[in-house]
Amino acid sequence: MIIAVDGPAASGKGTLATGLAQHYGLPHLDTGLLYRAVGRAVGDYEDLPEFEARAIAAAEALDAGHLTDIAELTSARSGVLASKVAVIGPVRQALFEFQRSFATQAGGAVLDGRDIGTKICPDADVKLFIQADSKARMERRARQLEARGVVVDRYALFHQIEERDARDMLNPHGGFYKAADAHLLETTHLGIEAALRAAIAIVEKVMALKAGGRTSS
Ligand SMILES: Nc1ncnc2c1ncn2[C@@H]1O[C@H](COP(=O)(O)OP(=O)(O)OP(=O)(O)O)[C@@H](O)[C@H]1O
Ligand SMILES: Nc1ccn([C@@H]2O[C@H](COP(=O)(O)O)[C@@H](O)[C@H]2O)c(=O)n1
Repeated sequence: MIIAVDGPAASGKGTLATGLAQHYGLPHLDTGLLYRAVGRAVGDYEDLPEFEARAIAAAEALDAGHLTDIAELTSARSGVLASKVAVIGPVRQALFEFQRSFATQAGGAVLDGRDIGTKICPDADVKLFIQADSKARMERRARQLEARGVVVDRYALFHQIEERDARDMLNPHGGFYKAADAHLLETTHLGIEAALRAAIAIVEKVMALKAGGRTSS
């Protein structure tokens, strides 16, 4: 079974994807980490002409060994750099191969990101699109960073999240929208446990309908 989990920044898709992977005993890939690793590799070249060429080379050379140091990869700066390399077509193409080979391994997988249901796994068995309003997402991210000892400017964080969402949605090479057959899960007023229960309920319903030869969205 392949489960695709998409949604905007700090919507909780990684948390839900991790919970679904544990529940169903499937491997999980947080695809945002791939873009973050590429962004981190070229951060020093951000304002230089060779930024794009270096980002493409970093994406083509990426392997699982680059996905370490999660604290740095999940920093706000890595998120911004990730969304800058994510608009480069050949970077997306290089990362496509990495994601496809993860998704198509025997037994299935859970992948979370922006374009899993639309571009990486349009054939996924179950597609979830996670939503939460911008203020709730900012607050979740702020608490996550504060738990690591980071001092957070909530006003700046809110604008950074909105800016990143806008760049992602306008990305000409992206696919950041709810797939027609994805199930919307609105979590603004749901805690982590309740959101996971709701996600599992959707997966169960979709799989039961599929087993009965019907489809639902
Ligand atoms: N439903 C929820 N209610 C409250 N907090 C949540 C909820 N879901 C996730 N969180 C918390 O919000 C923070 C961000 O969650 P998570 O990393 O899963 O988001 P994400 O969408 O994967 O983020 P990003 O796309 O930026 O990597 C985490 O600290 C997580 O514990
Ligand atoms: N499938 C994906 C995943 C991520 N991106 C880009 O990476 C940025 C960071 O992603 P997070 O999930 O860790 O927040 C994100 O803002 C996107 O620009 C992507 O394009 N496609």
